[in-house]
Parts: sequence; structure tokens; C-alpha cells
Amino acid sequence: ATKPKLFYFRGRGRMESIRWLLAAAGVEFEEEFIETTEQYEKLLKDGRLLFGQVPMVEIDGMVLTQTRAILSYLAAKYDLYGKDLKETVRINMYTDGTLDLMLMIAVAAFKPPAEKEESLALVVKRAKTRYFPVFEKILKDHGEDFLVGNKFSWADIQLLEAILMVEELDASVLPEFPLLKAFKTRISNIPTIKKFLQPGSQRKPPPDSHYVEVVRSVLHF
Ligand SMILES: CCCCC[C@H]1O[C@@H](O)C[C@@H]1SC[C@H](NC(=O)CC[C@H](N)C(=O)O)C(=O)NCC(=O)O
Repeated sequence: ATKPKLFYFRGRGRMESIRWLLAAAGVEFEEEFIETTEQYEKLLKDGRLLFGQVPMVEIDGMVLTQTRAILSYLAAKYDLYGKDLKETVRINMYTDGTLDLMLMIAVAAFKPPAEKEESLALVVKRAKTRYFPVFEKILKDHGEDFLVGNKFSWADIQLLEAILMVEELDASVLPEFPLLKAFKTRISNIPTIKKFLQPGSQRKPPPDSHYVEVVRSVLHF
């Protein structure tokens, strides 16, 4: 079978959570990196970007856009989306939260230095006061290894992604959340995730000035 193919910039942005979900599910994927306006305009001209935007993923004979739609499709396809609607809606609540937090980081990369620093400080504050306390409590009340139904799901994958991203901004953030700290170790040791965390995987580095320049030049902003 043909592998899913991801069309995005050579960086995290909105595509990184899709890379994480596929990798955690043990699914190999290909990537086409958009480096020039010509590439982007060809995708537009060929009518492959529904609202003129990326991420775009080709999978199962479909051309998908809209990050959350793609993530939901993949979570359901690889049985990472709960056993019933009540579990699925909790997974959606948790992943909408971690996606909000990670998008704050993605957008901050495009701000001027002073504003960027302020935004990233706010990200760490939000993580420590809004998001991490919620997940620490879920793990405490739930008393299980995973966030939902004591089964590995998309919510666990994305929380680990968010924890690691916040630790890149402030390495001292986890000690006040002991259950999250144990969760991070546990989920990082799941073989498919452990492999994705090794150097040489398709995981992307934090956004740098080159990534920002390419996105700006391709999207003309
Ligand atoms: C200020 C914005 C910062 C982010 C800019 C881009 O780099 C990434 O870090 C995030 C985005 S991705 C690129 C952007 N994509 C989106 O905004 C997709 C939004 C959609 N709801 C989704 O969830 O997939 C893009 O194609 N824009 C073209 C344009 O709308 O005409």
C-alpha cells in the first residue's frame, strides 16, 4: 500500500502533531517539503488545498486538509480515538487543549524578538497554570497509565508532544507535576514513540529563522 504523504514546510508548525500521531501508530509516511512559492502555487492550481492552506495529507486515495480533521481521521483509523463517543469527546477536549497550547508556540516563532519572548513566557505560564494542572489532576483522579479509558490514545501522544515542547522553553517545568513527569517517561518508552524521539527520525526541530523566512516567502506574509 502507498504510504501517506505529508505536504508542509520543513518544520513543525501545524503538521508536527500529524507526524507524531502517524509515528506513534507505527505508520511510515513520506513528506514533500514546500520550499518555494512555485510549489505552493502548483498545489493551489491543481486544486489540492481546499481552502488554499497546508497542512495537506494524501492518504487512502484522499487529499485531506484542516489539521484537526486529519488528526481525527488518523486517530480513528489507527484505533487511538477511544472505545465509544464518551471517550472520543474527552480525547477531543484534551487534544484541542494541547493543540491550542502548541499553536501558541508555532505562532510565536513569527513575532518580532521582544514580542516572541513575551509570547513564549505566556506559553510557559499557561502550561503551568492552566494546562498541566488539568492533566495532573486527570492522571490523579483517573489513577491509570493513560488519560482516557486506560488505553493508549491520541490524547496521550499529543500531551507528550506538548510536554516536550514546553520543556524546550523551560526545562524546570515538570518537577511540580510528578504524575506528568512519570507519564512523560512511560509514554516516551512506548517503542514507536521511543524510535520517533531518536535522532534521524522525521520529527522536526524547533522553528528557526530559516523556517520562518521560508514560510514568509512562500505565503507572502
Ligand atoms: C501568523 C501565522 C503563523 C503560522 C504560519 C504558518 O506556519 C505554521 O507555523 C502555521 C501556519 S501553517 C500555514 C497556513 N495554514 C493554516 O493556517 C491552516 C489552518 C487550518 N485551520 C488548519 O488547521 O490546518 C497556511 O496555509 N496559510 C496560507 C493561507 O492561509 O493563505
